[in-house]
Amino acid sequence: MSSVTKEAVLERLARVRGPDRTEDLVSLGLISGLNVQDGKVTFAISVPPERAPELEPMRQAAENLVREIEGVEQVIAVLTAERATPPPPEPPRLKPAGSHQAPPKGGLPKKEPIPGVGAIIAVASGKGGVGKSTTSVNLALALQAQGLKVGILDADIYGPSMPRLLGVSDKPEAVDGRMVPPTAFGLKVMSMGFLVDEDAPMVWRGPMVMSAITQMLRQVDWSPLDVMIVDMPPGTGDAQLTMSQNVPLAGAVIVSTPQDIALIDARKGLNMFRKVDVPILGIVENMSYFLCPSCGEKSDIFGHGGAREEADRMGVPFLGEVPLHMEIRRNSDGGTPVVVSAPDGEHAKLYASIASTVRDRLKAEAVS
Ligand SMILES: Nc1ncnc2c1ncn2[C@@H]1O[C@H](COP(=O)(O)OP(=O)(O)OP(=O)(O)O)[C@@H](O)[C@H]1O
Repeated sequence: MSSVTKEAVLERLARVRGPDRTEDLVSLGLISGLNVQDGKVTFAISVPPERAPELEPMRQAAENLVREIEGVEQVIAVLTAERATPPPPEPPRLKPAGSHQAPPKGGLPKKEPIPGVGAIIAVASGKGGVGKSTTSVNLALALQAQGLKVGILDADIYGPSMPRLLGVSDKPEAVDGRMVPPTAFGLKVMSMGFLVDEDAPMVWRGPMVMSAITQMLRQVDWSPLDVMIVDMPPGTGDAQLTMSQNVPLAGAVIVSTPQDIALIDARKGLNMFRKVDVPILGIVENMSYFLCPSCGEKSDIFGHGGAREEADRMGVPFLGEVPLHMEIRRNSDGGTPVVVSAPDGEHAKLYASIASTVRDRLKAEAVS
């Protein structure tokens, strides 16, 4: 039994000077979400969003001091921001087509490859709830079924869903200051859900997200991986833009339902990746049609084929249609994704076909 107390942690944090190096983090009231459980310590340090990059050393100093407490096995500190007014958006560092991207400033992660990790693929949607996480997980498993070593990074800050979709309750283990990710069905998994207390009243802001994403990318033992799937946060705001600029992405898969409204948002997502020169691997139409389980009749509940038309219009590949089906929902929400629970079924075949097209597209992008 670990006897680490919150008081002991706060005592250490009181030795770390705050952003302006005048008072310490505790006196300044910057520590929130402190949680101590079985030798695992997590907390957030509130900082002005625009100063997050330069304050990365302060975050690390806090982590290191707490790690020295006897009985502490793992420490995760994230920078967060809670402000009454919205923080100024990160100025987009867009590069003109064909030129090289300027290196990011300060402590922001660089677009450097992650040692031992092959292609990093973002799965994104303009709109929430369209099945982005379900697609991420089944695509990851389908790629694995084709013999690749695959990991999945759940970057969805608003509603991390990988712990639920993959039925993972183990947290990452800390070894020599690095995190060893838990595995589920052979996939290495890291989730925002492991780093932040879901009940913690934290307001995440764009630049803050990068601190946690950087840790999940760079301080986790991912290697060796052929492919890493990143389940992106929904939307096309600053957080997503910053991420797509700073994570070394090989390509993006866009998920949309067939309705116009979802497609408009999907188009925004597509344009966002294009702006930062991330190749679009294609669009998946999820909840494309409904097959009645009793009579087999096909109904186009949300319309049908909109994503295929949109893909044509935007000049990007169409990856496939996944129906709205009880089996997919039940297995997703039950922690046994359909690709592993019914590997020979129709749905697994659909995801296998999507995975094959994604691989072809990756190869084509690599040589172009
Ligand atoms: N093809 C499908 N058929 C039936 N249910 C589905 C399908 N795809 C996703 N769902 C269900 O829809 C819900 C939302 O899916 P999911 O969490 O994957 O979406 P999301 O876009 O990642 O959502 P969020 O924006 O909230 O993270 C879940 O309950 C999931 O099981």
